Amino acid sequence: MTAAPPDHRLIDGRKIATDILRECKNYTDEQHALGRVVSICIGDVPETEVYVRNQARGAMRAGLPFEQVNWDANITQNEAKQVIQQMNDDASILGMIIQRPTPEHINIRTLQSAVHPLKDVEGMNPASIGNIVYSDVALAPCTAAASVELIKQTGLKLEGLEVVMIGHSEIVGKPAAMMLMAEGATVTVCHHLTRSVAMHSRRADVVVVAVGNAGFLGPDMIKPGAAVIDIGINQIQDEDGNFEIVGDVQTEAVTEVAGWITPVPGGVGPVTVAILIRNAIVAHKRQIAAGWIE
Ligand SMILES: NC(=O)C1=CN([C@@H]2O[C@H](COP(=O)(O)OP(=O)(O)OC[C@H]3O[C@@H](n4cnc5c(N)ncnc54)[C@H](OP(=O)(O)O)[C@@H]3O)[C@@H](O)[C@H]2O)C=CC1
Ligand SMILES: Nc1nc(=O)c2c([nH]1)NC[C@@H]1CN(c3ccc(C(=O)N[C@@H](CCC(=O)O)C(=O)O)cc3)C=[N+]21
Repeated sequence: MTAAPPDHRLIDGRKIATDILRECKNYTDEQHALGRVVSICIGDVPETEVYVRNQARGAMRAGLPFEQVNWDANITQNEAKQVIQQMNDDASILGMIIQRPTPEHINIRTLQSAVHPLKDVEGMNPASIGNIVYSDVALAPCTAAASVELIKQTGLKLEGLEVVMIGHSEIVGKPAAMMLMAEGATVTVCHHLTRSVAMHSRRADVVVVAVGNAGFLGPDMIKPGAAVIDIGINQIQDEDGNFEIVGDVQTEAVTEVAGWITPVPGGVGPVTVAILIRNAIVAHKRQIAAGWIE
């Protein structure tokens, strides 16, 4: 049996990630000593397992030292902040990322603020996020940056493009909307109080979905030929009891109507990981420019 021809409507996130990681590798090959990226999990957080595993793989492919650390769920806010401050002063550490979600008693915003902006490889320090408002997007939250990257891959011109962003979290929806505006798109942001999401999404040239609800976006919610960027990562159980990862989009049905669509897995996820690594390279360059390292 011959293999089915590739579906050109599917945007291949793995290929885009490979290209980004290759560029990063070209950079790391030129460096004689690089600090490590430290990926922090607080407590036992099953949602982050796949992400952290793929961060380690991505870092390895890019030739970037990487360390995963797991802090006890009972660590106090103050202890966590102190360790982050020590990491800021540790020259062997290039940057840090703190996985979400964190335990109830942890104020994640305060912890993100404690990460020095030059070590903020996830772009989640309020200062980094603030820079996006000024259209300075070199160190932006990884998933938001990944969705912009994926839209660019369609070849659509972002200037004047009608984009509907569904979801307005601080880590995905809001920064993605800002970054799309910086690219010249006309952006509509929908959330759970939006009266009719479908009324907005049906008008859009591009629909970006980050809701966290499997099968949320159906084929009747988009304009024929639109591009659909599926950010959702939802773990569901199939009829045989096996776990699988699906997005927020009814991928099969929407593919029939869409001009382009990102699959899950193999879409936004791998690009998010690659952007994290690219952010680490940006941080390295900024640390050199600041005279921190030679
Ligand atoms: N691929 C990747 O790299 C990443 C994937 N994710 C995935 O993306 C998804 C979203 O993550 P995140 O942004 O952190 O999640 P949050 O739960 O923080 O945000 C979800 C957003 O969806 C909105 N929403 C909920 N229900 C509806 C509805 N019925 N109609 C319209 N909007 C709705 C919420 O609005 P409101 O606040 O008003 O309730 C909220 O803004 C998850 O599946 C997550 O796993 C997240 C990060 C990275
Ligand atoms: N501070 C913080 N930032 C985040 O960006 C963040 C977070 N916390 N917590 C958890 C969620 C989830 N998330 C994923 C990113 C990539 C994949 C990923 O690589 N997915 C592969 C899965 C492939 C496989 O199964 O191995 C894919 O979609 O193809 C998954 C999940 C980031 N998140």
